[in-house]
Amino acid sequence: MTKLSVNINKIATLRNSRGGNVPDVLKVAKDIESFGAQGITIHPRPDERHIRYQDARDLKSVVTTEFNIEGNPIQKFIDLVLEVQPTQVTLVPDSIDAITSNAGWDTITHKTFLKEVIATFKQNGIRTSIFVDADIKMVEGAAETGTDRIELYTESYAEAFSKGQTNGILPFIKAAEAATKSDLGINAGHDLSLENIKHFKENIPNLLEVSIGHALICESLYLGLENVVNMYLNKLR
Ligand SMILES: CC(=O)[C@@H](O)[C@H](O)COP(=O)(O)O
Ligand SMILES: NCC(=O)COP(=O)(O)O
Repeated sequence: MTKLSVNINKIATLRNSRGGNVPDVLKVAKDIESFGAQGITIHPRPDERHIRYQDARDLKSVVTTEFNIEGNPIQKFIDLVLEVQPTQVTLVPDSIDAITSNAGWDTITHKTFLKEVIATFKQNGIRTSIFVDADIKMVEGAAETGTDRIELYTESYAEAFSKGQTNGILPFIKAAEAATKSDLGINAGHDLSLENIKHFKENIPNLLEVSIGHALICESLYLGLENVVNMYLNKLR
């Protein structure tokens, strides 16, 4: 079964735009879970442009499904995750000023660092995942860090799919096969959408979780949040 983890960063973007608490991030998270999503994902960035560090603390007592916190493991982020104790932490190598996540880890160059960070989180009972490109060498490098899972960075797949190039899935099939061979769990995310999710799901073996945010929130503007969550769940069956 592939779990849907809804990334609520953009709910926080809307809330922050007016300075109050509308929409209420905690209420939306609870509602998304009641609609059937199996997880909530957040990505508190150092500039707190959307999800704030306090949101992570507040969501801990609200989220009853799987709670996934994504981010670059700077010390402030590591401290937050150890304090909040989510179900899963996903390490993402994005720079502070990046408009969004735009690369997977070089798990070979950063192996020593990643091993240390992964060990810290695992010692605290937090499941770990590393954001990687669909590159067999990076997947094999991830396995050497001791991580529980990888998250396949799916922007290149989504871009190819939007141009009608369904062969964009091929590197992801190979990467997923390499992950399974290395006993790594497989997550995926970034730019997945109602348009491209079914093709991805049908072709990627052992896909445990997809985390979807930007497209899902945008689609919900027209189709409604409960309806869109259920549309994703139906496509993931
Ligand atoms: C790693 C990734 O692709 C997403 O988790 C990320 O959260 C998107 O960040 P923004 O919502 O800031 O674009
Ligand atoms: N890890 C991917 C994620 O959480 C959401 O990415 P996106 O759907 O907002 O591109």
